[in-house]
Amino acid sequence: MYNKLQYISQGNTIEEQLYNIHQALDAGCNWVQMRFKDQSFKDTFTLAEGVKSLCEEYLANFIVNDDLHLAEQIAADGVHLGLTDTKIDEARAILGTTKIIGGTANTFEDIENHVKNGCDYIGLGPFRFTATKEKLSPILGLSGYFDILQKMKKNKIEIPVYAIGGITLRDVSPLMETGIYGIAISGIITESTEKEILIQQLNEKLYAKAIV
Ligand SMILES: Cc1ncc(COP(=O)(O)OP(=O)(O)O)c(N)n1
Ligand SMILES: Cc1ncsc1CCOP(=O)(O)O
Ligand SMILES: [Mg+2]
Repeated sequence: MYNKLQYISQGNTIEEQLYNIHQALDAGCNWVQMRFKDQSFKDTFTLAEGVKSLCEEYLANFIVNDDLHLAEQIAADGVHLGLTDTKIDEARAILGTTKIIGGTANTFEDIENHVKNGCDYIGLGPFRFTATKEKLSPILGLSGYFDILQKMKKNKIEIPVYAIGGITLRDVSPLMETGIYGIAISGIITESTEKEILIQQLNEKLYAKAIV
């Protein structure tokens, strides 16, 4: 099964990205989504090669944000696609069944569509405002997650749901209680000066139910 914590990378240059990803891997993250927006193909490809070899070294999953063809070319473990990116069923036709395809959702209907189209996991958000992403969809808050997860249960829709957007350590337990599977985080991991402790604390909360 997938790891419950996905790190979404940050950095304005190839070097910054590689540094941040290396630090996150060293601190115990084992799922990385490479997110490097508005860059040349050459730089994105160069970064992807570096991230792939780092993730192989740390036995971590490596998925690419947005770019299905780069994910295919570099033989990444998968891709994360937003509501305005390539359609999930098109991506599945290209990547086949062995690769991970994640899809962004903001509503129950988005989740229903993604499941029909063969998505592997959902990134549901945003939980709250975050400066990491521009043009955010409507904020869901805890009650938004609760309502959507309840609807999924009622309609017997089963797929791992990751909460995303402005999540901090103290949000994890209440979010997990809504029925989500895990979380995707960028800012607080990138900015932490105590990454190993933070990731340990996040994992304790994420896996609390499984341990009991
Ligand atoms: C796990 C996860 N969930 C949601 C997103 C957001 O994807 P998208 O809406 O395509 O926005 P960008 O990240 O491309 O700006 C994500 N990346 N990861
Ligand atoms: C990519 C993305 N999509 C919705 S919120 C977000 C950014 C999440 O990053 P952070 O954990 O820094 O808020
Ligand atoms: Mg996208």
